[in-house]
Amino acid sequence: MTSGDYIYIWQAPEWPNWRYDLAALAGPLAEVSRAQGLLLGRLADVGMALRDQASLSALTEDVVKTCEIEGEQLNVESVRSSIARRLGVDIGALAPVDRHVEGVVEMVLDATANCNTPVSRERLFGWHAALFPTGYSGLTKIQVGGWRDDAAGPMQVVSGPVGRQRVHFEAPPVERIEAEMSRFLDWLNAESGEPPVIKAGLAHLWLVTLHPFDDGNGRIARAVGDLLLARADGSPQRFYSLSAQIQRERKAYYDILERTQKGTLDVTAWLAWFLDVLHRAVDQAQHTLDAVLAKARFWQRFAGTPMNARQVKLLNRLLDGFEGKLTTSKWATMAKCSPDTALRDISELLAHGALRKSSAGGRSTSYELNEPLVDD
Ligand SMILES: Nc1ncnc2c1ncn2[C@@H]1O[C@H](COP(=O)(O)OP(=O)(O)OP(=O)(O)O)[C@@H](O)[C@H]1O
Repeated sequence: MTSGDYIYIWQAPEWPNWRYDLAALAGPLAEVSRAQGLLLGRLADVGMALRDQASLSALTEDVVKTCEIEGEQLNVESVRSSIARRLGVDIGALAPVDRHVEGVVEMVLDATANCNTPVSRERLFGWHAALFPTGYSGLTKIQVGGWRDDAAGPMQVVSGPVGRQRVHFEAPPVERIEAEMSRFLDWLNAESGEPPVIKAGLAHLWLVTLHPFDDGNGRIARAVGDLLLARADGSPQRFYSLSAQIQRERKAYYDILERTQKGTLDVTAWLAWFLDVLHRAVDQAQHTLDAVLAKARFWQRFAGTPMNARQVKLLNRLLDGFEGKLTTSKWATMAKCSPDTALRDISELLAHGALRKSSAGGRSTSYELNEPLVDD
């Protein structure tokens, strides 16, 4: 125990008077804003249609990855379609959406598109209800659209098999939640004086520490983080995904969170980690933008080549980063056609130079995009 007379940070007498060493964070803060500047500068040059596509990619990643942290696999096409429909971005054919996907998309888009609208408890309850449209989390009925009630005992974050569980964190008792959340929301909505990205880091930590809901606390805290980052950028349009980066670095995230929640009110180390992960999220967005530009260039190259709907669809899947080997039989499954038709589709694309045989070995022939080797 680093903190003396208490175990968890919310038990500290000075809670929630956060402290941090701004001088120590000045370097990372400057680096994040430099990376953001580079990204936005590049985006300024690409035109509105590609900017919309880049934002669609970032938001799709955000929604898919924030749910992966929870261990849920959302259908990427369904998420992309749901977001495209709401943003009015043209992506050709729209995939059917499922109710669950719609809920998460609704929350993330509300958080970012309406980033300047104050966050009230009712708004958070709306997000929570959107995340749990059936009122159940798995097989357990939960309090939806309201704070947790601790009916089954104190709210704990645990891991490990039943009987040998390890408690990582225990949240404040339910009696404190209403007052604690009021104080948190007052701070969130006020001009509180911190640099905006520091505020995003504090808000995330503060909310997951209060853990006010039965479930969905991580996803809602990440959405509040997205909202503050959108405010910080002065733009509701998102081009990078902090949630996706946190998912990539999940182990480190849990570690630093646990240490911080058992530490003192000096949260400089947490904020330094948060700024670093944000920096890496912005860097990652450069790759997303590369992919969007590569896709645009690809279609420019083949603008005059006749293709059927299956070919366009499957090429787009490849351009969006299809993982795995594309064989004739996989093509047939994905395009819902016969193997003969798949082979004919593929042969045509080989002849046009849009596809090439994959050089990676394997028992059956697979195909990949025939992209130019040199990237300008
Ligand atoms: N070892 C840990 N120590 C401290 N906090 C943790 C730890 N593991 C998880 N947490 C926090 O608890 C959150 C999970 O809470 P909850 O299950 O209510 O949210 P969720 O949105 O359903 O889940 P997830 O964040 O996994 O998607 C995590 O996002 C993290 O913020």
